[in-house]
Amino acid sequence: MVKVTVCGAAGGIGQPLSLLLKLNPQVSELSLFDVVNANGVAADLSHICSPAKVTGYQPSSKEDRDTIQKALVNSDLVVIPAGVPRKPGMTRADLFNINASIIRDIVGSIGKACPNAAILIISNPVNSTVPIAAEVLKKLGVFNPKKLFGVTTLDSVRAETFLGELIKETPTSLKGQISVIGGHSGDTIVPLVHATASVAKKVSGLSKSQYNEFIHRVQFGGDEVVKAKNGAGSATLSMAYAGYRFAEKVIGSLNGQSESSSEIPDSSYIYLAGVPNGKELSQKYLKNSEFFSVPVILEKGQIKAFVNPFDKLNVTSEESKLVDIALGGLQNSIDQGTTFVTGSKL
Ligand SMILES: NC(=O)C1=CN([C@@H]2O[C@H](COP(=O)(O)OP(=O)(O)OC[C@H]3O[C@@H](n4cnc5c(N)ncnc54)[C@H](O)[C@@H]3O)[C@@H](O)[C@H]2O)C=CC1
Ligand SMILES: O=C([O-])CC(=O)C(=O)O
Repeated sequence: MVKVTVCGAAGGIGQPLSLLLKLNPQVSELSLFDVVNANGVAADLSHICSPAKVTGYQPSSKEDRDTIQKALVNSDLVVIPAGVPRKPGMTRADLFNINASIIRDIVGSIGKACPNAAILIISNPVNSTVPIAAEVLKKLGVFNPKKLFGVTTLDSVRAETFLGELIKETPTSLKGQISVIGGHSGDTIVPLVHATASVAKKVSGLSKSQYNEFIHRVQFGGDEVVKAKNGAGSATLSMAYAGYRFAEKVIGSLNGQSESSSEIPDSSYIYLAGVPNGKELSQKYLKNSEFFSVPVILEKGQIKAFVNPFDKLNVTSEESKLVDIALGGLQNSIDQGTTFVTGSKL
């Protein structure tokens, strides 16, 4: 049985994500932390007739650092959708000023209260918040790169949906057949759709402009939602689904389940340099980038291996060019995250 803590549980993503976690019979304890309304959300979810025991944790003041420790202790998995979302006209990078310190402080508490937990970071800009988390954990001497995950699943979910519409396939049939790698922002997002012969054949039937529009729509899908919500935030429900899809995989692996080996597993933005064969991948194909999203194979709540896209997913020359563009954009975001922690007191 698994204890899961959600930090930012009362937010637009946090509430539906917590609902989905509450419905998972493998979750025995669901701990909901937020600076507002955590107790209300916990009371509400606690009436659902599933096994997870739900508890809310809300700090009494800005100085209260004990409540989060109580929420986190003994967690096997911590999911973090805390922080501010975009408004129209903003990029994800514009969220850095507020969200960087929120992630630094939450991950600092994780490093002290439950250093062995798997950590899933949803808060944007993911390209920087994951490097922040890595640096905080390194400073505390408890960094396990196999257990730190930037959640990029929404990019895969979008790719499956949008490609399904174009090639007239049900999107569910594309899960595990296509992949998205890179980062989680604009042109750092790289969809790969030639991994299987059957999907590649259908993609080859698309016109050049249809293919380009598909790539653009996956890369900038977040903007569509921000625009439609018109100031009321960004993707929350699709993100809760995507975040749960990845969390469910971690929970399953904690309980000894393994995924189907015939499917490409979902990707996650990870510290490549710290996982088996990651350095080699980075040196050979990724200009030494330390962080990158790749399909990850899990075991016992941590990364056992990744699927090397360049060996296994039939990356085309066009897709390779997208990877180069992505690497250009990623490095600054990684450096920004790392430098932020170097200058911070934990
Ligand atoms: N990785 C991804 O694919 C996606 C990431 N996001 C990001 O997720 C984040 C959350 O988005 P929403 O849920 O829409 O925002 P929201 O504003 O609805 O909810 C955020 C929650 O975080 C809480 N919070 C703020 N500071 C906190 C702290 N120090 N400790 C604990 N909780 C704290 C707030 O009280 C609020 O309940 C944003 O940064 C957004 O950009 C959004 C969609 C997709
Ligand atoms: O676009 C945003 O700001 C939220 C997000 O990350 C997404 O929807 O992919």
